Amino acid sequence: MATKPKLYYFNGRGRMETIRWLLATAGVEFEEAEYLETREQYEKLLQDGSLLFQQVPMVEIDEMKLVQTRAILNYIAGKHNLYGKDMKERALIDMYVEGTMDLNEMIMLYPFSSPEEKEKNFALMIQRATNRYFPVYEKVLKDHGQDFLVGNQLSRADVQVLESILMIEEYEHTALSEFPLLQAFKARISNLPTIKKFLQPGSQRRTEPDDRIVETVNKVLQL
Ligand SMILES: N[C@@H](CCC(=O)N[C@@H](CS)C(=O)NCC(=O)O)C(=O)O
Repeated sequence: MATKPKLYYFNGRGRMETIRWLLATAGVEFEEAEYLETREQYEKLLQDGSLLFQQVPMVEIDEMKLVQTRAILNYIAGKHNLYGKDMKERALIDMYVEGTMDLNEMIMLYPFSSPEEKEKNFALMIQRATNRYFPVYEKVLKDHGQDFLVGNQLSRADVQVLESILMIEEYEHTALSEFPLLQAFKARISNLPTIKKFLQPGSQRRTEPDDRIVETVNKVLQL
C-alpha cells in the first residue's frame, strides 16, 4: 500500500491549505508532520536538507520531497485527473487558478498587516475579490452554461475558486450577492462527497487565521 502524503507546515492555512484541498478532493488520505511551532523544528528541517529552497510547504509524496506550492499542486492535480483533458483545458485551468493564487496571497497576508495598513488591505482584498476575480468566474459560467469552470468536469479550478470564495465570505458574507451563478456553483461544488466531507467540522481543513498563528509564523521564520 502506498504511504500517505505527509505535509510539513504550520497549523494554519497559508500556502499549504490549497494542497490540503486538492488531496481531500481527490479522496487521498494524508497526514501532517508535527506542526511547526518552534524555530528548532524548522532548523532541523533545514539542516537535514529537506527543504530545497529553505521554505515550506514541503510534502513527502511518492518517495519525493516536494517543495514550491505550485509544483506540489500541479503534481497532485495531474496525478488525480484534476488538470483537464488536454493542453488547452490546462491553459484555461492555469489562468483561472493563477487568479485565485493572486487573491489568496492577499487573503494570506492580510492577518500579517501592520495595524496602520489593516483597514486598507482589508478593503483592497474585498474589492479585488468582488471587482476583479469573482466577475471573471461568473462570466465563465455564464458563457458556457456548464456546471464546472473548464471542460464540464471537475478540475482544480473549481476547487481553488471554491476555496477562495469561502475564505472571502468569512470576511465579507455578502461577497457573492452580485454573483448568482457563483452562488449556485458554490452550493454544487461544496456538495461533492469528498469536498462535503472536507467542509465538515473536525476535518483536516485548517481554521481561519488568528493572532496565535501569526505569532507562531513570525517566531519560526524570524520575521
Ligand atoms: N515560492 C514558494 C514560497 C514559499 C514561502 O515563502 N514559504 C514561507 C512560509 S509560507 C517560508 O518558508 N518562508 C521562509 C523563507 O522564505 O525563508 C512556494 O510557493 O512554496
